[in-house]
Amino acid sequence: MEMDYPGNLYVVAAPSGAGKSSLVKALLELDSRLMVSVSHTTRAPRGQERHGREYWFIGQDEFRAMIDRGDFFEWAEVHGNLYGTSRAAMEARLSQGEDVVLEIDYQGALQIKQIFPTAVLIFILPPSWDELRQRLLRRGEDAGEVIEQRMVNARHEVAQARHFDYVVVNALFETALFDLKAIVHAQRLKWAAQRRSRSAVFDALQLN
Ligand SMILES: Nc1nc2c(ncn2[C@@H]2O[C@H](COP(=O)(O)OP(=O)(O)O)[C@@H](O)[C@H]2O)c(=O)[nH]1
Ligand SMILES: Nc1ncnc2c1ncn2[C@@H]1O[C@H](COP(=O)(O)OP(=O)(O)O)[C@@H](O)[C@H]1O
Repeated sequence: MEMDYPGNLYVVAAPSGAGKSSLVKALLELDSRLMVSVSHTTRAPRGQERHGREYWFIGQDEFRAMIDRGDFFEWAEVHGNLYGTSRAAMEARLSQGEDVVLEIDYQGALQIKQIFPTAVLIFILPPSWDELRQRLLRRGEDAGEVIEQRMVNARHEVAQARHFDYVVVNALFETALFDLKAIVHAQRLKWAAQRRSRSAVFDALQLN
């Protein structure tokens, strides 16, 4: 089943610690037309995380019940926990013409591309394996063995970047943010031009 909405969908994936959450947060601050979709997860909340802000934190049973009801567009097991994108909020936003960003893993991203062929898939790469480990350590949120599992998984995840529309290397934060902004801007212009509407192009450029 393919879906077509007036809003645009961006999917950002990365190995844990590459800087995806920080980059998406900064991108949203620069662009009031982007909204991030809050996923459901069975992972325990980290220190500063709040229910309904970073994630909807739910139990395994509740998650399985949501799967059975068909509440998720996509879901996947990542680093031993379950994560999923619920239909309700995302569909409402896209149908109102708002742009939505999904911060999900590569398995979810590839599922989304099947449902929304126009979704733009962006993969964030760290500049090196060493730097990836440093960032996970510096973030200070995960236990040693969790970090090592994430480093092992990162090898496999990075190999999936070839299925994505764009790859952004997050070496210097501001440069990577600029690249993301350029991708979003270029896509808006492309979509507006495809709709063959002069006002749509002006709207995408935020001109009067
Ligand atoms: N498939 C899927 N993956 C998700 C979803 N939400 C988060 N993830 C991914 O799950 C992975 C682990 O996320 P998290 O526990 O927040 O750790 P972090 O990536 O180290 O910040 C990341 O790759 C997320 O992008 C979702 O709704 N669906
Ligand atoms: N370009 C960068 N240079 C140095 N540190 C960064 C950069 N981007 C992000 N970080 C830091 O790396 C850590 C992991 O970033 P985070 O956004 O949590 O990653 P992810 O969401 O991909 O797991 C955080 O402490 C963040 O502040």
